Amino acid sequence: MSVPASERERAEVLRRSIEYHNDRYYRQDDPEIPDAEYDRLLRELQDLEARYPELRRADSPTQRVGAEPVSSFDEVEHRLPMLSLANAFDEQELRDFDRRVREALGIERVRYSAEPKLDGLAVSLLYQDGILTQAATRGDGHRGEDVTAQVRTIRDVPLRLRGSEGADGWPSLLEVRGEVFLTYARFEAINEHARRSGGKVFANPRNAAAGSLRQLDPSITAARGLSMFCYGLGAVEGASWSDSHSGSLVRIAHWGLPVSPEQRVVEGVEDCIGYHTAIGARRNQLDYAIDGVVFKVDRRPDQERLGFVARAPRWAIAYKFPAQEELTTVEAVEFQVGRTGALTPVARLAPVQVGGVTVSNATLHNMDEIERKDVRIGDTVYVRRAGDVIPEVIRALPERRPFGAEPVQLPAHCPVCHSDVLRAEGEAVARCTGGLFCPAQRKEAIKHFASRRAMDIEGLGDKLVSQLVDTGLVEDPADLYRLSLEQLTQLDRMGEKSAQNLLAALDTSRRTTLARFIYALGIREVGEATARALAEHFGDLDALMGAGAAELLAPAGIKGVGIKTAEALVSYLEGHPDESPEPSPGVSVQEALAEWLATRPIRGLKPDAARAIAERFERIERLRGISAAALAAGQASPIEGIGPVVAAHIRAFFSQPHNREVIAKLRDPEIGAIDWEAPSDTAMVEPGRASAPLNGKTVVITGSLSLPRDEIKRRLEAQGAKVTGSVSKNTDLLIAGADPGGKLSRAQDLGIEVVGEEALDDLLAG
Ligand SMILES: NC(=O)c1ccc[n+]([C@@H]2O[C@H](COP(=O)([O-])OP(=O)(O)OC[C@H]3O[C@@H](n4cnc5c(N)ncnc54)[C@H](O)[C@@H]3O)[C@@H](O)[C@H]2O)c1
Repeated sequence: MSVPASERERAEVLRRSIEYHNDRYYRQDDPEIPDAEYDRLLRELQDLEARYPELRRADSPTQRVGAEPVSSFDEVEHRLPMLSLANAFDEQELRDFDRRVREALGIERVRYSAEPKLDGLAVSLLYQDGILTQAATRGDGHRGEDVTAQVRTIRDVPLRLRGSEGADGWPSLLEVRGEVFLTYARFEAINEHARRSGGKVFANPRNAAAGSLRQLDPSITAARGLSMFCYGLGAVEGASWSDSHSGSLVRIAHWGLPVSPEQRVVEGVEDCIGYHTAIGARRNQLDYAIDGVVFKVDRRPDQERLGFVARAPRWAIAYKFPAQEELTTVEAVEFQVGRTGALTPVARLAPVQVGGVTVSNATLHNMDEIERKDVRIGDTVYVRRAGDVIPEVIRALPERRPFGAEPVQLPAHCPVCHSDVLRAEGEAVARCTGGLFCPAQRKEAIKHFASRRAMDIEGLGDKLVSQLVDTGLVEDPADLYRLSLEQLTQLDRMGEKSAQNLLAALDTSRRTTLARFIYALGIREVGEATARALAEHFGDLDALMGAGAAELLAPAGIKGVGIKTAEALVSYLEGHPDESPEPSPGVSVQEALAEWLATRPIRGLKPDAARAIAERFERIERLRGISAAALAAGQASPIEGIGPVVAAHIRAFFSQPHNREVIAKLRDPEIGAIDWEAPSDTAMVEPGRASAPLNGKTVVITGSLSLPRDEIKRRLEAQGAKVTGSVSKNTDLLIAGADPGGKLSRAQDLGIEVVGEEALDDLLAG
């Protein structure tokens, strides 16, 4: 039958393409396409060659294994060829294989050795007189690369076999074949390191394993932490050998060679399918990658009868799992807003089958990831779906990028509530800043607002919050204070008594402190301590709400101006109150100041630093009267715990009209929601604190008491006490419960007042 020109051409295209991908995969350890895509190309070529035998050539990739060794390594000739495996991609193909085997052997049921198909690279180990003398990669099946020095660094591989030579011991020459691989943990660690140091990031554990083994410097291989499982034999000389494959594995394991603990012997094709299903279900729990199961006819005489085809034995088959990686295209990128306001970019994909299901969305994690992977709209991308994990875009293929593919833009506004989106400096995740209002964050915001350390609304648990939000009764924290008994009792499982209790709790919560209120707002990065520092610093909410970056952050220190230079400058200015830079045409005030400063006899002040001071202060008036410490101030904010990122979150939060509306609602005198002490107070204070007996006292708690430590601490602090963790001479009072331990004796040594459980009620009641 003559071959149509189009088919001939297609075969040629396929051959070239497969050669190219073989090179990327086997020699460069850097595949361009997923395995499933490669397998389809190979299958297509195999089918063409089967249909038109004259297309089949001895040098076709369908007839060969792997790729030639790279020249940087010495070459090793294998005593027996290292072959590939035939594949089955579905159950029918496995049944066909089993039928062929049964027919060829003329038996009813076949015994198979069933083994996980490890996703690494094949290596042959040569032991002579029990000593590891050579290790080689598979290469093209006949000649591989000499990786003896590299394999010696693999901990699983014995340099010397256990036991002895002879009848029950090892043969004088033994070739063992196995797979070198990386655990997921090692793979992640290697890629993490590569990312940080700008090295090569590997597409998957197989490529990372191959890339780690094929290192000219064995110390690099050693550092990668490779593993190995052995699954077969090559040449054996000088001893009789087991007549089953599984028997051989038992023997080599006996000599200290690593064999997969998952290996079993099964009978008949049904058991093969059972084994495949069982391992498949556990696939994602193993700590290394497997891409299928290998079934091998177990009896060696049967193997010999079956023999080989060009590139694989007839007595074995790899039954693959559905591919977990595929190629598809990005049609759009949308942003989803999570419960805590994080914006997650989601790629809308041209639907594709991955791991047995259709995937049309995949996460891109965050903007950092998108930038790192340089994924653009229109790109062809790798998607991976492993087990129940959300499908993710692994990387883009820039070589297939269409003209006009668009970079992904972070939206300026939240797609749910239209508040500003903030991606603070150095943060990978962008966030919606409308936390008090955004429907996507509603439940979390209200839960946090009501929580014990925030507004402490007793009885308002997570379930009830969900119910209130789901029924539409509450949209933001202020709505809580508008709830009526009637509304509450209509809720599922809410009796009148509980409703009344909740209303009472809401009422009680109104009397709070500014610090707690600030904390309750749920501003990103503003925890309790920061909230307290803000309350103390600003004294009232309006001041905080209006604070700009300058008030939240002290100017960063000025380069080249240490405290000594600052002191010299301040003393010069004090000594020369009437001197100032001369204005001159065409020179800005700032430049004039820089020039003037640089030419004063101020010790240690270099021209660059003079310029920096002039840039920061602009005119001389602003420099006069400043303290040396302020001038030399470092990065620290005047407020404890506030850095540029926290400041950015605070400012973004208060500049959202939506958030401000909710705050205004909370302060609306009509609902009287919030009622904290006068602004001039330090505002951490519960009403009446100033006169409390514990005000300003340092208290330590030890031993077990009838109330939780946290609660005691909170109530003591509410009375103005400072609660610390260890007893010192500054301690005023030790509250000691049962089994007090070392703090009690220390307090007694220092003559500090000690009270017990019996005094607790009085203390807490003030
Ligand atoms: N993405 C690409 O560009 C690209 C290119 C070339 C090859 N590939 C992939 O490589 C594979 C084909 O290559 P192949 O011929 O090297 O091998 P294979 O993976 O199909 O099967 C043979 C190999 O399986 C391994 N193996 C693991 N566990 C085993 C066990 N228990 N017993 C025996 N062998 C076991 C051995 O290394 C053996 O050499 C395919 O999955 C293909 O998709 C991908």
